[in-house]
Amino acid sequence: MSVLPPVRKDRVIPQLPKFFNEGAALHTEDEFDTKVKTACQEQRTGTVGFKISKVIVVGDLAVGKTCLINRFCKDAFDKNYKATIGVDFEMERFEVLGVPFSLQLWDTAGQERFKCIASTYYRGAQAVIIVFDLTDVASLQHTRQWLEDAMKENDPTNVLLFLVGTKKDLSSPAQYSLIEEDAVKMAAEIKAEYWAVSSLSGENVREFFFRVASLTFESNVLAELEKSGSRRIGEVVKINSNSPNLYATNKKKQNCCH
Ligand SMILES: Nc1nc2c(ncn2[C@@H]2O[C@H](COP(=O)(O)OP(=O)(O)OP(=O)(O)O)[C@@H](O)[C@H]2O)c(=O)[nH]1
Ligand SMILES: [Mg+2]
Repeated sequence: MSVLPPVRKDRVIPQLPKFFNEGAALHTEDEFDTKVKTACQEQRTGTVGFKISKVIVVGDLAVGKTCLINRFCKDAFDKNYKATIGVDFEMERFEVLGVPFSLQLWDTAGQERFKCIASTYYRGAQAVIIVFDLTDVASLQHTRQWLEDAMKENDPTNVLLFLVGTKKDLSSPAQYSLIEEDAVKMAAEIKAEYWAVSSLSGENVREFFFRVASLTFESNVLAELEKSGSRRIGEVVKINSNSPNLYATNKKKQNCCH
């Protein structure tokens, strides 16, 4: 029988980490949702503690996706560029509000010739991290296309989006505030949470991934509570469909499969 080692002390999240920019946050609450806190205290988090949530990291070539993941997962930084070929992944185990929670971080290739392989791994993501280089405005403009590609494989209503500017160490405060303005606008437009980080110095890297883990955990627990709520005996089961004719909807779905 294999027993997992305890979660590392520096992966324990006892409270909701703060957003980076109030104007571009997924939410601005100070604490986890009360329902989530109560469920964790009462150990009513269902299967969340056994689940592995998939997170994909996309963006132009050489913007710093691999370095971002390596800084967090291995506390390492390589100044030499080695293109990711296809995909790579890292597992990270956390403990959020006392509940174990795992993220599978998928590092994808930004180079056009590898994009086709990488995109086959986009499916089933619970969070999408779109990365751009704070010193390269074109990479920010391209984030819209990366989002579109990632969403072809995912259900937009179930995915948390993050927009991350890297290489903060390379831009002067004046340059930074210029691009930040555009990045915050973009984040608001695509409903993503904005962060600016440096994998070289490590600035904001841990804070960012803690926020990703926490918000993904929170949405998982809320979904689990909703599911168990609708299963309760005696309660009316709410069926989420816009169609007044459920039979027709089902039939349509069946036809799609053939
Ligand atoms: N100064 C500085 N350089 C960085 C930072 N992050 C990445 N780099 C450099 O940028 C280059 C590209 O980084 P990668 O992480 O390999 O880029 P990538 O987005 O994974 O590229 P692909 O795998 O081709 O898509 C490397 O030379 C890194 O050393 C940072 O925060 N600061
Ligand atoms: Mg890479």
